[in-house]
Amino acid sequence: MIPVRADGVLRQFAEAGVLTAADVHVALRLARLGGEQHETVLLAAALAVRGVRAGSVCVELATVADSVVPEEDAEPIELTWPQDWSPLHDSSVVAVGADAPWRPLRLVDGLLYLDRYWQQEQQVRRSLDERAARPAPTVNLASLPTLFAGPAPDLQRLATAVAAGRWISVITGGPGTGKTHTVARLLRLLLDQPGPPPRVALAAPTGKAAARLQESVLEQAAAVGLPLDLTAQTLHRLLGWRPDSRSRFRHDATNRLPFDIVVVDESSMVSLTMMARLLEALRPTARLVLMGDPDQLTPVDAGAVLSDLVHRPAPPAAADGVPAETSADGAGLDDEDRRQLRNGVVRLRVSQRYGANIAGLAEAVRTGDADRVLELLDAGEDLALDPSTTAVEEQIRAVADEMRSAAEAGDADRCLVLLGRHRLLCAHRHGPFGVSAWNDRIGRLTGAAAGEWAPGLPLIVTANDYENKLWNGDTGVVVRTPEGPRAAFPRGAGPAPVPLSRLSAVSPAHALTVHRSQGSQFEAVTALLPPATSTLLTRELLYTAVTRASRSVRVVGSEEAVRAAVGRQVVRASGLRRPQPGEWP
Ligand SMILES: Nc1ncnc2c1ncn2[C@@H]1O[C@H](COP(=O)(O)OP(=O)(O)OP(=O)(O)O)[C@@H](O)[C@H]1O
Repeated sequence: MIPVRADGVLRQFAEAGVLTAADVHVALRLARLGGEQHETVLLAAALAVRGVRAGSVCVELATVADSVVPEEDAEPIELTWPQDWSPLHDSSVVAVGADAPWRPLRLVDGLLYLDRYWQQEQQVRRSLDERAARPAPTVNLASLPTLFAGPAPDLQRLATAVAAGRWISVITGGPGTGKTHTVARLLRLLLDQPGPPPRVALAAPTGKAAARLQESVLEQAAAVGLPLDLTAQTLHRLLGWRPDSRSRFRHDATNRLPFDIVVVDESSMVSLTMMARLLEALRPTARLVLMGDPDQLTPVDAGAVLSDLVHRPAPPAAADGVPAETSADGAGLDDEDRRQLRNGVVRLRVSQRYGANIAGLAEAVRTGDADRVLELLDAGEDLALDPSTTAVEEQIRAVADEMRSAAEAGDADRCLVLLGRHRLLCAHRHGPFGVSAWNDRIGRLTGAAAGEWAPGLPLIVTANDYENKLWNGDTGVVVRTPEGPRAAFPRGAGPAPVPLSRLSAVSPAHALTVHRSQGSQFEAVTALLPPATSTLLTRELLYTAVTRASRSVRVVGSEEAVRAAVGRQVVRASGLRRPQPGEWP
């Protein structure tokens, strides 16, 4: 049982595993500061804290009771939900409405916020609305057909035209659907416009994603004639670290970023706080282009802004704005595509990185069609559902044997090719279905002694390492060299192995969490599902795991677990998906 210094309903919710001691503690402190005693208000405050902990920006009071799933190992306790939440309206700690003066909590339209998140959400909303209201930038699209050689109509061409003609746009799509290909051509188009050349910033939420973005843009640079000195950086670096604050930056509303175009990749990992800081630091005349896959796992911190932007209702007055030059009328746009287009969102669909089977499976997961997912996993070929781990163990052992031979022979290039062959992805970090247990188990399977960093061991970097230019999430492998064991990592200009003693934060990487695998691609992926009751088992998790593979996917788990994953979507409450009260009729 969790030690909670509270009575009544708070204690009950804590004992049921719905609230943690920290949720209760923050709620009690808020209440004490504001002189609030009412149990309903205390419970609402604790649920708002819990919401943020679980990634939501706010809590929707009318539906919160339905969305609460007690922890698996909690005692089965019947929860006493308040019959009505009206005591919040008279509370000294709750500001009611968008315009009420500051109080620690804010209730707007049935959504309860910790005020800080309300302010950040308002910042994002204001920036989006200002950008949408300003006259669109004028742009000459005449060179579109030469930038895209393929036959029209074409969604990449449409995305380029939409992003060129708006102050903010979103290019979404799964791995390999050509988001970077499109952005490279967008930059070419904008650099060709009359006037001084625009200043371009490329950024991503993590060091690893920034390094990948830079690599992919430079791969395209020669083909489209982009400047070769384009560099990508993390959003933190772009905005400028400040030693005195984790969530404030050198660039803000009073010291704007000196760029005309800002491109952000892997935007699905950008939290509300970060998006608010970025938007306030942009010049009003800077274009923002967000790239990402809103169906992947959401950021660790609160908010899922990319997904909110994709699902936001479009202002009724906005035209869908399909520019004539794109010939996109016949591109098979449905009503949903046209609604998204009115918000500047274009979804690219055809992946160059995996074949029709994985594409079909990813689409069935994305759209929540569990029957189709099971049918595809049953059809054989390069997809499989396997209740046992025997086959995956065989597969891992085969790759590990080959890897060890190459590593013993000091063949780093071969090791790096093998590193991309297969990866086991887990939902959990700990426990019998978690990465730790599986890394140990695979270590034993492949004959390695516990704790031994033998040649052939795959590694993952667990914190940014500026000295070695390695990023949290980079993977490498231990190889034998005449100078002793080294870790080889894929690098643009060929592997440059690093002595193990110079690596400060690395772990074995036979198995990875799905979270950590975001942004990586492997030929074969095994997704190890936990039991159906695990709250980590979600549609986003399965989609992210499946789309890491380029050739084959094996799902290890029960049919029930697959159905649970496909049926359970991450719900992150946020006001951004709603029109502001009174904003539109
Ligand atoms: N229209 C196209 N014509 C030719 N090649 C293309 C086209 N679109 C994409 N590609 C190629 O497909 C591959 C994947 O494209 P790209 O890297 O742009 O995808 P992405 O959506 O940015 O992927 P990720 O999300 O994994 O970064 C690249 O090699 C790219 O050159």
